[in-house]
Amino acid sequence: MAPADKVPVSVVTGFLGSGKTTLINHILTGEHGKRVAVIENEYGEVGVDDALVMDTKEEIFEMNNGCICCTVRGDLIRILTKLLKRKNRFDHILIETTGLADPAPVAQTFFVDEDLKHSLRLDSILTVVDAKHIVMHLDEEKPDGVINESIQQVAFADKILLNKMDLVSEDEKDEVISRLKAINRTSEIIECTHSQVDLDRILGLQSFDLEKILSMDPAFLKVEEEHHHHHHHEHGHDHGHEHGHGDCAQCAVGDHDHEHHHHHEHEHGEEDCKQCAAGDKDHAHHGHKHVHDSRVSSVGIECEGALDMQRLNEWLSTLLQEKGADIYRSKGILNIAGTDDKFVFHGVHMMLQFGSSREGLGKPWQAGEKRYNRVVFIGKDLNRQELNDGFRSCMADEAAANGGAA
Ligand SMILES: Nc1nc2c(ncn2[C@@H]2O[C@H](COP(=O)(O)OP(=O)(O)OP(=O)(O)O)[C@@H](O)[C@H]2O)c(=O)[nH]1
Repeated sequence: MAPADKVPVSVVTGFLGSGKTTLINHILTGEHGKRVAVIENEYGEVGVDDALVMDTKEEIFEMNNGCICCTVRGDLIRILTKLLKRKNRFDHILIETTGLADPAPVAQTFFVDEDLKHSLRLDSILTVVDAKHIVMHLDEEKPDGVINESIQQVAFADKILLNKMDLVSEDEKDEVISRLKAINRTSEIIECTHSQVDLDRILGLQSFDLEKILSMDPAFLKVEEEHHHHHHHEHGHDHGHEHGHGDCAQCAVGDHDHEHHHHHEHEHGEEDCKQCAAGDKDHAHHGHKHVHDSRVSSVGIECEGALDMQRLNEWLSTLLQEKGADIYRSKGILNIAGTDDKFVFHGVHMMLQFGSSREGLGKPWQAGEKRYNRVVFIGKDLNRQELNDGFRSCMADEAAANGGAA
């Protein structure tokens, strides 16, 4: 197929909380005339991103069964192949990797898979960088042989979106830029806030540079034997249909009553790819070992019951003040007592932000809809018990739940 006829794919990467979903939303709502299909991969025991991505008519595929860089040969290829069968329905594919993904094996897919390489072309790897927190992650000391995902993401970027410019001074910005350039001399750096970039600068560029990648990673095109995911047996159900609250556990709790086609690709293996979510992250991918930091994991909490906003705010603020260096990312969907508004929160290290359906984030709880809380903490050496106990201590008592004073 001629290069111009191939469907362009942009890989959106960047560390946890850098602004990838914000960028996807910006692209989905932008005036570019392109029909975009999105493949999202989220890290964490419970997924919340589907509720945070805007309601548009675009097609969104979720991969909640593990880390995209580790399951790349299986799930990603399967979703892409399925997408290609309906190729006349979109002009561009966006892949949002998890914040802990190594973009190399994702990019590699478009060069080593025989079927895909004829129909798709990697347009560019877009790396979103959190200007405030990146240096801390670049400097993070990793045990021997363990990858620093942040460095990989910057190194493999064709374009770097230097985001959160509102949070840094000129001096801090200069330092970040010199650090980024030391890792990746050639990539253009686009400064932005809330991932607001001119879409002409990031889509349809053909900026992916194989030569550059091969100079960094000579083994890039070398295909390894299938990596060590044999535990991941498939008895998957994927539903390529529009659905409301279906019988699948993940859909039953989520807000999937969207106009668009929201597809799930989640297989429930014995361990749901716990290799990536927890311990054994030792997979060989593309000619060299790819080992994630086993100290980094996620704790997900799902429960019903209404929360006391004030208590929650105090608990979360204190928690992130005290442990925000290690809790890289926290986020969730919240059922707050005394209101029909659906709340969300985002934490990136010590920074905490609440939002609600009143501000246009998703829909309020609907009559008859089962209300739930679904939150996830991602970080180093997390204390599961403490997070669980702390969260549950924020439940409103009966009086507050009924709107009275607590
Ligand atoms: N102050 C500030 N906050 C931002 C900016 N861009 C994004 N944020 C906030 O940062 C938080 C994380 O943004 P997301 O877009 O969800 O980040 P992400 O990279 O998708 O996060 P993960 O999927 O968890 O890796 C949210 O609270 C955003 O509102 C920015 O330019 N400035």
